[in-house]
Amino acid sequence: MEGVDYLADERKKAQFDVDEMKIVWAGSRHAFEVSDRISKLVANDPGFSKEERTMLPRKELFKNTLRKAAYAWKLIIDLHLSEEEAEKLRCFIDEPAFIDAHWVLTSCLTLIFAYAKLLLWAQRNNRKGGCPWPTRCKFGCYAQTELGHGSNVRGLETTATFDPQTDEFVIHSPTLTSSKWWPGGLGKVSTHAVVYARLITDGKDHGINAFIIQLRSLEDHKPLPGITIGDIGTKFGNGAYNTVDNGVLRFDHVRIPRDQMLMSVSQVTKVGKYVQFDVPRQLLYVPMVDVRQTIVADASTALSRAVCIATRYSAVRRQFGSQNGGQEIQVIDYKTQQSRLFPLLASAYAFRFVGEWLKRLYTDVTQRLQAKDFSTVPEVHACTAGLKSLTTTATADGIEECRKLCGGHGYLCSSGLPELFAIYVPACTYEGDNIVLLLQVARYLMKTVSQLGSRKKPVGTIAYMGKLEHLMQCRFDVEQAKDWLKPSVILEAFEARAARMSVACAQNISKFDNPEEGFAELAADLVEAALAHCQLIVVSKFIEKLQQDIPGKGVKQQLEVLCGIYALFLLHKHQGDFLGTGYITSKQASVANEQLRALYSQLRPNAISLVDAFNYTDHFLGSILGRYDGNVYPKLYEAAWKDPLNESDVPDGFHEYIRPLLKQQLLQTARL
Ligand SMILES: CCC/C=C/C(=O)SCCNC(=O)CCNC(=O)[C@H](O)C(C)(C)COP(=O)([O-])OP(=O)([O-])OC[C@H]1O[C@@H](n2cnc3c(N)ncnc32)[C@H](O)[C@@H]1OP(=O)([O-])[O-]
Ligand SMILES: Cc1cc2nc3c(=O)[nH]c(=O)nc-3n(C[C@H](O)[C@H](O)[C@H](O)COP(=O)(O)OP(=O)(O)OC[C@H]3O[C@@H](n4cnc5c(N)ncnc54)[C@H](O)[C@@H]3O)c2cc1C
Repeated sequence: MEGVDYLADERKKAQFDVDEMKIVWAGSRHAFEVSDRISKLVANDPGFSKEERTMLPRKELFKNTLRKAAYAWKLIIDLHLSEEEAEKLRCFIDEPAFIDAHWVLTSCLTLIFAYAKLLLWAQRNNRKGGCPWPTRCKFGCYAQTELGHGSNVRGLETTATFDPQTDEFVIHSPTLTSSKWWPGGLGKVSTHAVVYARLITDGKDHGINAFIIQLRSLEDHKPLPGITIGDIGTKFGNGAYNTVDNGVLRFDHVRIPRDQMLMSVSQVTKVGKYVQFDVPRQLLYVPMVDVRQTIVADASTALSRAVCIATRYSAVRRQFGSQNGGQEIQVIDYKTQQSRLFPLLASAYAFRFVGEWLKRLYTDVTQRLQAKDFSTVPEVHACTAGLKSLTTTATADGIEECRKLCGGHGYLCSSGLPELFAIYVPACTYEGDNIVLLLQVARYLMKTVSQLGSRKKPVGTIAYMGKLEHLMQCRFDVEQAKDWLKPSVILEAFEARAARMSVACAQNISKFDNPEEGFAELAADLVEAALAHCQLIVVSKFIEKLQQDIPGKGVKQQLEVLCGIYALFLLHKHQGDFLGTGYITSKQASVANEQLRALYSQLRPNAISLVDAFNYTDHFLGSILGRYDGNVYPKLYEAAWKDPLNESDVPDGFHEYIRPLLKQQLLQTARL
C-alpha cells in the first residue's frame, strides 16, 4: 500500500532528537539546509533519474552521463547556484563523471596557482591571454599515472625536454609503458590535462614536474597533432564507474610553450637553466594531499548509504522465531546481525567527524603554505595518506558486509549495493594504493621514533609519542565493564597500543645493518603499526567531538554510544595487538566485549533513527531495500517486471537454442 510507513514503529522508539542529529551529521544548520534543498531538487527532477543505469550498454551509459552533466551545468547557471550548492548538486546526482576530475583539479590548481604565488606562468613571464588551465568552455584532467607506473611517481617515463632554440618543451612518450593510463575524463572529453613528466634540460634529468597541455581541438574536439587518445576499456560492475572515460594518452614530440610548466618548486629559464626554489619538492605532491582529504570526507557518505540500506532492510526482514502464529523475528534483533551492522553504523559517524577535522587541518596547512610555512606538510601528508587508506578500506569492506547483511536480495542491483560497491571499491587504489599509503605513514612514524631523543618535540597527531616512557610501561588497571566507557581509558589504550607497535618496529629495524633493508623486510608489521596509529586518530577525533557543546535531546548520549562501539569494536577486532603489547589482560579484553554487547542493546531502539539522520532521499539511496517507508516486497516484485528480460514471456533465442534441446530431450524420453 502506498503512503504507509512500515518503519513507523521503529521511528517511535528513538530516544533522541533526530532533527538535531541531522544537523550534527551535516556539520552545521546551514550545511543541512543546503544539502536538504539540493538533494530534494535532484530527487524530484526526472532529468536525474538513475533507474535504468545498470542496464544500459556502455556507449548509451556514457552519453547519458554527458547529458546529465550538461543539464547540471545549465541548472547551476539558471538557478545561480553557489559553489557550495553546485558541489552538493554533483554529489546528489550520484554518478561518477568526466567532470569530477576537472572539478577536483580546478580547486587543486587554484591552490597551486594561489599559494605563495610560486607559479610562474603568469607572474614572471607576464603571459598574455590568461591562465592556460581550462575553466570555461574547456575541460581538464589529471594525467599522472602511466601504463607502467602508478605508485612509483618517480618512475614515470614521459619526458618534457626543453628546447632553448624555440623556448618550448617537447613532450614525448618514449615507450609503450610511458603511455598515460587511467586519468578520468581523458578518454573522450578533456580538452586539457595536467601532465606529469620528467623534465630534461641540456641532457640532464631533473625528475618529475607538471605541465598544462592542450590535448584536443576546441573546434572539432579531435586530438591535436602528435597526440593519441582513447578510453582504456570497460571497468568492474554494471553501470558503476563506466560512466567515466578513464583514458590512455601518448605524445609524439608535442611542443608546448615554456610557460606551461607549473613552476611551483622549480623553474626553467629562457636559456634553459634549471633553478630549484627554496621550497620543499614535496609541494609538487600537494594535489594528491588535497584529493585524499576529500576522499576521507566522502567515505562517510558511501558507508552511511550502505548502512542506511542494511539497517532499514534488517528492520523490515523477518526470519524464524514465530510463536503461536505471531510475527517472526526482525533480523536486526539477532545479536550476530547487530555485531556486524552496528560497528559499521558507528564507523560512518566516526569517519564523518574525522573527515571534518581533516578538512580543518588541511585548510590550516594551505594557509600556512601561503605564508611559506612548510612545517606541517609532513603531518598533513601522513594524516591524509593514512586516513584515506583506513577509511576507504573500511568503507569498501563495509559496503560488501552490508550486502551480505541483506541476504539474497542484497545481491540484486535494485538493492543499490552492487553498484555502490563497484563505484566505491577503486577508492582503495586511486589517489594512492592503500598499502603504499600506509607505508608512507609508517615512514613518518619511524622518523618520529628516531627523533624522540632530540629536541624536536612531537606535536599534532603524534604528540602522544612525547609521553612514550609512560605509554611503554602503563597497564590498564580497571576491572569493570563500564570502565571501558571512560574516554581517557579508551584513549590511553589506543595510544599505548600504537606507541608500542611503532617502537617494536623501530627496534626490529635497528637490528638490520641497512635500515632500508629492515624497512622492506618488516613492511607487513609496519603497515599494522601505521593502521594502529590511524585508528587512534579516528578514535581521538570522535572523543574530541563529544567534548563539544552538542544540543538536542539525547543526541550527545547517542554519539557516546556510537563512539564506544567504534572504539570497543576495534579493540575486539585487534585484540591480538592490545594483548600482545601487554597493555591489557585477556580478562580485561573479555570485559570490554561485555561492554560492547551492552552498547549494541542500547543502540538497537535508535538504529532506524540514526540512519534517518543521514537525511538521504530515496533517489540518492537508489535502493528498494533501503526505502524510507520500508515498503520492500511490493516494490521488489514490481521492479522485477521492469527487467528487459521480462519484456516477453518467450525469450529471444528460444527457437535457436532452447527448442531444439527440448525436442532432443523429448525424443530421448520417447526412445526410453
Ligand atoms: C576521483 C578519483 C581520481 C583519481 C585520481 C588519481 O588516482 S591521480 C594519481 C594518484 N597517484 C598516487 O597517489 C600515486 C601514489 N604514490 C605517491 O604518492 C608517491 O609516489 C609515494 C609517496 C608513494 C612515493 O614517492 P617518492 O618515492 O617520491 O617519495 P618518498 O617515499 O621517497 O618520499 C619523499 C618525501 O616526500 C614526502 N611525500 C611523499 N608524498 C607526499 C605528499 N603527497 N605530500 C607531502 N609530502 C609527501 C615523504 O613523506 C618524504 O618525506 P621525507 O621523509 O623525505 O621528509
Ligand atoms: C578508477 C580509477 C581512477 C583513476 N584516476 C586517475 C586519474 O584521474 N589520474 C591518474 O593519474 N591516475 C588515476 N588512477 C590511477 C591510480 O592512481 C593508480 O592506479 C594508483 O595510484 C595505484 O597505482 P598502480 O596502479 O601503479 O598500482 P601498483 O603500485 O602497481 O600496485 C599493485 C600492487 O603492488 C603493491 N605495491 C606497489 N608498490 C609497493 C610497495 N612499495 N610496497 C609494497 N607493495 C607495493 C600494491 O599494494 C598493490 O597490491 C586511477 C585509477 C583508478 C582505478
